[in-house]
Amino acid sequence: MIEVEHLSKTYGSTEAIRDVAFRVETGEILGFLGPNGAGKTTTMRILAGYLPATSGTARIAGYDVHSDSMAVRQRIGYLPENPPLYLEMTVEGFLHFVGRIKGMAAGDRPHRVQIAMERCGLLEKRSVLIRKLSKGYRQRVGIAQAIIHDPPVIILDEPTVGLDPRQIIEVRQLIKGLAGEHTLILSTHILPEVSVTCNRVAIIHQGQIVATDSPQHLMSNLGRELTYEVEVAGDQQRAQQLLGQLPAITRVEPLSQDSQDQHGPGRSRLQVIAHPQEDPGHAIALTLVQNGLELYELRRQQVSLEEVFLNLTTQEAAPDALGIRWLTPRQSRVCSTTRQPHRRSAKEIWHGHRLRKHSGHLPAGTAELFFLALGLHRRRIILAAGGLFPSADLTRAPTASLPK
Ligand SMILES: Nc1ncnc2c1ncn2[C@@H]1O[C@H](COP(=O)(O)OP(=O)(O)OP(=O)(O)O)[C@@H](O)[C@H]1O
Repeated sequence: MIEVEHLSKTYGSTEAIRDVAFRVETGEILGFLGPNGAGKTTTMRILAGYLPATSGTARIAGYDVHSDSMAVRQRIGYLPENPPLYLEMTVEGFLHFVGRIKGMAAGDRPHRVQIAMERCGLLEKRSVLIRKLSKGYRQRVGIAQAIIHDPPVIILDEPTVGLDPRQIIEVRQLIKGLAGEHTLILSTHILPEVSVTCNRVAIIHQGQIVATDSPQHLMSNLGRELTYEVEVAGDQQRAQQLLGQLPAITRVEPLSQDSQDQHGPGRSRLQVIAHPQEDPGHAIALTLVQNGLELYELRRQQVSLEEVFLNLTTQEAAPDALGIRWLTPRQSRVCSTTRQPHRRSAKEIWHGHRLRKHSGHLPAGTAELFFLALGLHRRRIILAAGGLFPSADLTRAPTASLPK
């Protein structure tokens, strides 16, 4: 339904996107995921026919977005990052107005306006002035105007930005409800948005697509390693040696003494690292049991989409990253002992970017100080920051804590 090939866009000397290519099949929801400035809005605007590409092609339902732009506009609904709404109109009045300027027949409009309001949960607000609506309801009006003419393709640019957690859930449900009948592409810099809402994800970084797959496949294929936690009773060194001989396994390490002590005498816990494409869970269990060791627990630790995203998008930024220079010597030590020394600081960069974007004009260093303080007074700081930056998505901030 959407086919993009070799798409590039240059603004003066800035190359916003380069050689972007992806497809979205009918009925799919594709999440277009990337950090700030990655080129998401540029791509969405080209697809919606609002911006010409410098080179390459994009087709929607077989029509070229540039040369057949009228045919394309009839077949798409577009929610820009900041939807243009007429604040002095009522919800219903505005939707009728949009129907008229989109060229819908007068006889079709009342029916389609009714359906759009129903689907977007706007019936009870139909007579309210848009000026009086909350941000979440305004976003619903933005989505309603995008679907008013029942387009087969819907393009949503950052549809949940600036919403509170409850509104985010509601808008995500609304988006999921549109799938199937419609083909959707939504851009976002919020990872949970993709795993919760989308069948497929395209990750864009510095203007280029670095991965396209289902969230599940990305997690299993692009995770650098697959890790198991094993609890066995018996000779720990023997267990280590036996597992280390399995072809899929790269190394076996005993877990820390703290972790061992919680699990009774005679038992030990091991961390088993395997190649990401292999799944040797069965072989691990069989090897231990056949060699007379008692297996108490075998748990696979899935690589998160967040880790995949960071692996793909932070290589260059990591060494002199935000955060690392703000860590205390102890915290730096902890960072440098992880397998990917800058992974933790990369998380902080990611959240720092988001803070900057949402607060608009944070002075330099504020995000870093935020994360340093977060490590010390996590709960209090999150609450305070939530009040200061109501549009920032801090719901995941606790996962970005500094090393203890
Ligand atoms: N009109 C413009 N003129 C010059 N440069 C631009 C213009 N619009 C975007 N850019 C640049 O193109 C690059 C991609 O911007 P774009 O807005 O597409 O990114 P994005 O992924 O949507 O970012 P965000 O999540 O912050 O909105 C950035 O470097 C940006 O500064």
